[in-house]
Amino acid sequence: MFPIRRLCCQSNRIMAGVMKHVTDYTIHANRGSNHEAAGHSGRQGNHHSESSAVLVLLNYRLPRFTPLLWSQACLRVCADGGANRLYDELPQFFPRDDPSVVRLRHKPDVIKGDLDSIRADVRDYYEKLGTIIIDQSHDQETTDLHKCIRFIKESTPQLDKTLLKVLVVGALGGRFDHEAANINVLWTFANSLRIILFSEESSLTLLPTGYVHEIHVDRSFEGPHCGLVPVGAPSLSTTSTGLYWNLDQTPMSFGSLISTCNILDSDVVTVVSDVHLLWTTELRYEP
Ligand SMILES: Nc1ncnc2c1ncn2[C@@H]1O[C@H](COP(=O)(O)OP(=O)(O)OP(=O)(O)O)[C@@H](O)[C@H]1O
Ligand SMILES: Cc1ncc(C[n+]2csc(CCO)c2C)c(N)n1
Repeated sequence: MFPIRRLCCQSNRIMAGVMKHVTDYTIHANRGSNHEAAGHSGRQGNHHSESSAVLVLLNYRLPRFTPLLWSQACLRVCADGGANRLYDELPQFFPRDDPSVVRLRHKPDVIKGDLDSIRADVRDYYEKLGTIIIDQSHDQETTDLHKCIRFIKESTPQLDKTLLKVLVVGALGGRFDHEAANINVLWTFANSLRIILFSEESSLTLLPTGYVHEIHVDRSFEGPHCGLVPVGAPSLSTTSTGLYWNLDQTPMSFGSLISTCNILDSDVVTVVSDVHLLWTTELRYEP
């Protein structure tokens, strides 16, 4: 029998105000101010029993809950042009504050990539603040997200990777080739890291085969729509509970059935499959 793999990537509570979307991801790893944050070496203090969040910002529209994830992350990494998004868009989430003050409060620990998209003024700004900038322009085979995830994996050896969650914002809804590459990163690191891709509208993560996935959803802001998609290979048998349209040793593949436009029917969804599946939920906000 497969071991149980508990996933609370969407456990949270709703807050009033602009930032209605609070996501704690079972993470209690806010390590205080940014200046006390983990840094590039990933120093984390003693929280081996806690789960930790690393935030990666990509070069596409940042979701409104980015400041919240920022505040909960112990390490913040920008993938190349993701630094432009941080510089340009973060202040917009704090309309009452002076943009320059907001920027000072949000210094990334690391900017990494081939650095062909980060603007010179943005690079200068964060370099002067002390952000570590890693130029990997020699590598034109892997994407900036891939480079960042590899960095996270290699620079946090002391963290229990089963507890570490890598939250990636700006990952969905933009250019399709980038989206496909972002999803490919889920496969590349399937057996080593829990990675969750976000846009404003959706969360997306990989359910590796070999486990009974117990997914704890928060229906106060997740759903009702959700999906289970066999992107990498056809499934001969997938079984689920907690969905309106459950699967019962059901085959799925592109060209026949894939489970999209499904509906959450419980706070706990379980999934067992013979292949890696994508799990996606819709994200909702108060009007
Ligand atoms: N439109 C988009 N949609 C989704 N993800 C994106 C998009 N643009 C960039 N990204 C993500 O952000 C990362 C950094 O983006 P950046 O624009 O710096 O990459 P790039 O390699 O310079 O892209 P390009 O192919 O445009 O040269 C990418 O690796 C990708 O993961
Ligand atoms: C078969 C193949 N297709 C596309 C690329 C291009 N490419 C893939 S990742 C990357 C870096 C983007 O920052 C670039 C340029 C390649 N190398 N090999």
